[in-house]
Amino acid sequence: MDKSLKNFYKKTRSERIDDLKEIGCFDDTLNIKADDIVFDHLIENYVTTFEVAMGVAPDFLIDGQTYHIPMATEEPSVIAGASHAAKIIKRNGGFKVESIQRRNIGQIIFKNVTDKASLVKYLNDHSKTWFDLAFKAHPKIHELGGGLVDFKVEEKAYDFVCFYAYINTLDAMGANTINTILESIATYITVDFHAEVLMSILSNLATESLITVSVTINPSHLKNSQVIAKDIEKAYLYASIDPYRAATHNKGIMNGITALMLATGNDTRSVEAQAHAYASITGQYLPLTKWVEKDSMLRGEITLPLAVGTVGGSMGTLPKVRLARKILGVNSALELMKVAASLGLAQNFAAIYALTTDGINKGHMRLHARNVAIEAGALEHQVQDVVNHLLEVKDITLETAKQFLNTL
Ligand SMILES: CC(C)(COP(=O)([O-])OP(=O)([O-])OC[C@H]1O[C@@H](n2cnc3c(N)ncnc32)[C@H](O)[C@@H]1OP(=O)([O-])[O-])[C@@H](O)C(=O)NCCC(=O)NCCSC(=O)C[C@@](C)(O)CC(=O)[O-]
Ligand SMILES: NC(=O)C1=CN([C@@H]2O[C@H](COP(=O)(O)OP(=O)(O)OC[C@H]3O[C@@H](n4cnc5c(N)ncnc54)[C@H](OP(=O)(O)O)[C@@H]3O)[C@@H](O)[C@H]2O)C=CC1
Repeated sequence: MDKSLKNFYKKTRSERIDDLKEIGCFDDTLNIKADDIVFDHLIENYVTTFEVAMGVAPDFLIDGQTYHIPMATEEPSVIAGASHAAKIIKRNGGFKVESIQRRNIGQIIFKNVTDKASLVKYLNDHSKTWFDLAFKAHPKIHELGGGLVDFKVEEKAYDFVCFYAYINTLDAMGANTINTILESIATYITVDFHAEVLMSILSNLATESLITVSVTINPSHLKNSQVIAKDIEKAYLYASIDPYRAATHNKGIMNGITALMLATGNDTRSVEAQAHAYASITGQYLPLTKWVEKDSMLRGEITLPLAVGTVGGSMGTLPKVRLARKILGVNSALELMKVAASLGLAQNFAAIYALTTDGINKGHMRLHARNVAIEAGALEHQVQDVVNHLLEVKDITLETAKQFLNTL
């Protein structure tokens, strides 16, 4: 079956849902709000829910497979931008996963170490004990094929020593799994070696869960086709020399990734921390994507850590998260990494393509104008008239929207 969603954004909401149902990507039983009882047990001091909108960016062709990406966001034009880029990239052969690796890192940090060398030796000499303890602490993850796979010990500045544990958490983001294993090992060491543990916790600098995705685009069908590839390359180049620009460049990437993470019930703070920490790993804050013009083609690439999950946390309890998974149709954390990285690259392409051609306001403010119309009090049948007026007078402000509404 052709699973592409044609003219998706030109349809009404109910037509979009029908389209998703037709290709088996929608389930009415999941399109409900969770009960208060779920929320009351999800967080502390629960009083109410807080909604954002979830949309779908259709037709991402990734390694020959089509994905429709659910995105939960409050920002207009993000989903339009992703859709725009996905369409262009599909025409150019789609996204290609260049490399992918996945295991997580945990840290046991020792304090007040007076003899660093002997603690390091003790930790290195008892490797079997750490693997046995890890198994006992979390048999399930080891039975599933994951668990502790390696470790490394480092003397640190001051009187610190760090035990780095490399743990395969399979399809889970893994924080709870890692912390359980770390705390068990740390408790044993405290008793057996009388070492003082400062803390045991996973690291969000997930350098062992890196993914690289690339695209190659023929610029001949893009706006400003003579210079666009060079300009997009320059946009990357400038971001690589100026952290003030790189921060915005990367924010544009995370517009997409964070929206997907929120929709799929992943920990958005962890994924943001991973991305920005990795962007500064060389000591200079750098862009997470790279664009180069070569042989009259534009080649884009993104590399970033994505320690994400498809099980665990609140994923099993929230119906809208399960709906997002139904729409997306990924079966493993590795597959989610591929989609998220592709979305980040697409979002970056959309933003710098707009920035180096029409400017950001044309597309963004056109879509933001609908928001302004609603805020001004427009009824559904008035929204388009108010938007048209705001665009015509080139003044997308609440005041102008209110004044126009008074004349209707
Ligand atoms: C907004 C567009 C796509 C317009 O782009 P355009 O070329 O003016 O629009 P178009 O009407 O010709 O439509 C082109 C395609 O966009 C999609 N599209 C068009 N409209 C919609 C819509 N309503 N809903 C869903 N999809 C839409 C759709 O795929 C459409 O193809 P078609 O099907 O018509 O052949 C473009 O200007 C764009 O991508 N802008 C960038 C959007 C963006 O990045 N927004 C984030 C907010 S700004 C920010 O936070 C990040 C930033 C920018 O600071 C990052 C950075 O600096 O690097
Ligand atoms: N710094 C950070 O980022 C921190 C984040 N957190 C939070 O931790 C939560 C995520 O923890 P996480 O460990 O991922 O989640 P969970 O502990 O909720 O879920 C993982 C568990 O799911 C079970 N499981 C079943 N099938 C699989 C499979 N295929 N792959 C992996 N596990 C499987 C495993 O055992 P079993 O069935 O026995 O449970 C596993 O332990 C998030 O809510 C995050 O916000 C917490 C602390 C710090």
